[in-house]
Amino acid sequence: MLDISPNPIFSRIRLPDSGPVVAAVSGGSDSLALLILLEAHLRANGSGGEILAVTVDHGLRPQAADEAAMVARLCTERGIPHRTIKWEGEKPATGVSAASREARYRLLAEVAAEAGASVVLTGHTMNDQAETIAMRRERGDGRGLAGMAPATLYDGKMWIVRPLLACRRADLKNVLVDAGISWADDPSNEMAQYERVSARRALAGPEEDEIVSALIEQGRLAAEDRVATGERAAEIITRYASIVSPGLVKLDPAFARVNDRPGARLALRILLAAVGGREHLPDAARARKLYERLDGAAFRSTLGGAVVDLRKAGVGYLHREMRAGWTGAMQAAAGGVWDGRYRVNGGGLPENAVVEALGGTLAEARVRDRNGAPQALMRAAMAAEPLVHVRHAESGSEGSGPGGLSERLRRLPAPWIRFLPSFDLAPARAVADLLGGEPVPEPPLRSHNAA
Ligand SMILES: Nc1ncnc2c1ncn2[C@@H]1O[C@H](COP(=O)(O)OP(=O)(O)OP(=O)(O)O)[C@@H](O)[C@H]1O
Repeated sequence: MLDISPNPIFSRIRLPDSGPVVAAVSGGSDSLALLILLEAHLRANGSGGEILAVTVDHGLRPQAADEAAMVARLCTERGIPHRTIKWEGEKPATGVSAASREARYRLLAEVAAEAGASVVLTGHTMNDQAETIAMRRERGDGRGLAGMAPATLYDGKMWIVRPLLACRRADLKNVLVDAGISWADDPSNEMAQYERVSARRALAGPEEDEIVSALIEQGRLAAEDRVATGERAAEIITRYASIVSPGLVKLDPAFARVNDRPGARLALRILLAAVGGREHLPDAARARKLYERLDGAAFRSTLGGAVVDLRKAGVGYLHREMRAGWTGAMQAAAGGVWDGRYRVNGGGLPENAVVEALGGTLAEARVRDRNGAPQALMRAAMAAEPLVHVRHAESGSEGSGPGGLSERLRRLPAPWIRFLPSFDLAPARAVADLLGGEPVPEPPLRSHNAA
């Protein structure tokens, strides 16, 4: 049975002393239990922190509005502020669950920011974690075996925290039964076409508790390994990688001979994704081969949107691959993410402002030979850097890019632009330092170990 208050579940989390914390409450048993446990915890602690419960109505099921109303009623009874947010707009014909998850996090982050909260709590349980680990094991996803992180930074600014990862679903239901609270059962939990539902069914049965415990233990070890390898990769990045010219990363020859191979290979995958502006690390097997080639003869190759160029003295260079004809042109006024690498602040820019790759001709004029890096590589890297400019029909364009209108552009720490699991904090910080991005905020966890 779970102890209701003050609750050790929350002891790992730094909840704000004042101001709101957002609880994402769908109306299902897990997130309702989160709400009740959090309420009891804050009350028992005499903390000045308040809860803002938020329900997202995805508008996909007719019952969703009733469920949101049920959560609203419960919150009113208990004096907890609550908001229902509707996901407006077009719903995609395929990939609805991914799109609704995407929309859910965006809406939760928006509401939290409006309310002045920097933390959103969700009701993911130990059973969800075991299902996640089982699914990822099935797919042979190495780093993913760590499961869901206790905290994930969303969009560089909002922490999503999962306090119930150590709680079993059945215990959470008992909390609600004891409190006389009923919950809604989401019918999509029973739809066998979903991978998660199949994973859940595969775990069900008389041995469920033991299987879940074994998966959780496996995940814990994988998470420890992920954090430790990430920390070593971060040190390797800091030590051997540097920016020598806009968009051009130089790898010291000693990078290819680092004793810690797993750390160095991860460092290379991270650097490739960062340079290529990708959301995922490139394939481990291909990156491993590439890493081995770094200790050999000169070559040029591409992986994950990045070019790797090894020069004679064993010095490696990485820059964004620029495919023929690609300009990346995007309207700047609306802002957004450019090429997975830069956030564009379009505020106040005219409608005809554009952000696009600098291109070869302009890059040629801007390259300065001051650092001994090969001119051709400096040009290639510079050509794929962004330029914000205003297009004038007659007089050509007026603008600037690296070194000019740069306050409009903020380098982002790909591959962790949208979701940064606390497991990967150290390498994300190393990438942000290397690329000159914004500092990564501290997670609201008490333990130093992000796992
Ligand atoms: N409609 C909703 N409104 C508010 N919060 C929600 C909603 N749906 C899910 N959540 C939050 O997300 C948690 C996980 O829900 P669920 O397992 O259904 O989502 P998932 O899509 O499988 O997970 P993830 O969001 O990590 O992909 C819930 O416990 C709750 O905190």
